[in-house]
Amino acid sequence: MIGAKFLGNMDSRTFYLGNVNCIAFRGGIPIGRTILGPRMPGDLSLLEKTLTAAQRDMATVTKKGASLAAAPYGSREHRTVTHVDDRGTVTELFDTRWNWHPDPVCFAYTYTIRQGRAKGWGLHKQHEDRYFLLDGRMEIVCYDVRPDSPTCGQISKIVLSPENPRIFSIPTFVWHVNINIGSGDLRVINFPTQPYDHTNPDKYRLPLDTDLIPYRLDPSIGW
Ligand SMILES: Cc1cn([C@H]2C[C@H](O)[C@@H](COP(=O)(O)OP(=O)(O)O[C@H]3O[C@@H](C)C(=O)[C@@H](O)[C@H]3O)O2)c(=O)[nH]c1=O
Repeated sequence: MIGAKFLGNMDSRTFYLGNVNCIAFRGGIPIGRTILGPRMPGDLSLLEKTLTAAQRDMATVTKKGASLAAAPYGSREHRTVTHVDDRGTVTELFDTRWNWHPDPVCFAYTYTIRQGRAKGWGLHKQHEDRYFLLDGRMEIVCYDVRPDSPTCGQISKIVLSPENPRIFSIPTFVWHVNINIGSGDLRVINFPTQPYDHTNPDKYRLPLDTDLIPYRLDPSIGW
């Protein structure tokens, strides 16, 4: 080690600073090599170098814990609570008294998505989806194409998970894809704002790899 000198013990490690390189020791055993060298005038310290390159976090939640991530304009949510006792749990799914959405419950169904699979891109012209995740984890990617919407042209990503029980609505004319990001099948209950029209479904589709939506998805994971 050229020009090494003993810097003293730090955190039970022993550093030797060399003109060419520094080998860190722990208890006299070499544990790593780093190039430190003597600090020249104008040299930035490691602290200055790393902090100069670092990016500071932006605000992401309000003081009450609500996400600041932009969801499609007009989407709504109501967070609920999972009550736990020694027998199991209770989680309320929908209550018109919450006043979270102007439309009452008129129809409901549940759907599943297998692990690693996705459903979408889908869009509805006449009804909103109102999802409540029952099992698993789901990422909803939305693409707003409403010309008058403040979030027109925006991609939004919303994650539904058991840790954050809530009902979440997707406005009409917003393309969305539901992706299973969990480690098993997911299950969602949907309370759409209109009953399903079996003869003329209010459902429009684009392939997962469409160029019309600025979000890349592997088309093999679903439709
Ligand atoms: C939605 C729905 C489908 N079906 C039938 C139609 C079809 O044969 C079969 C599967 O329907 P779908 O392919 O529309 O199911 P799916 O693709 O799972 O539809 C869901 O996809 C996600 C992305 C959404 O956005 C939801 O609103 C819903 O459209 O189930 C009903 O009988 N009732 C219903 O309410």
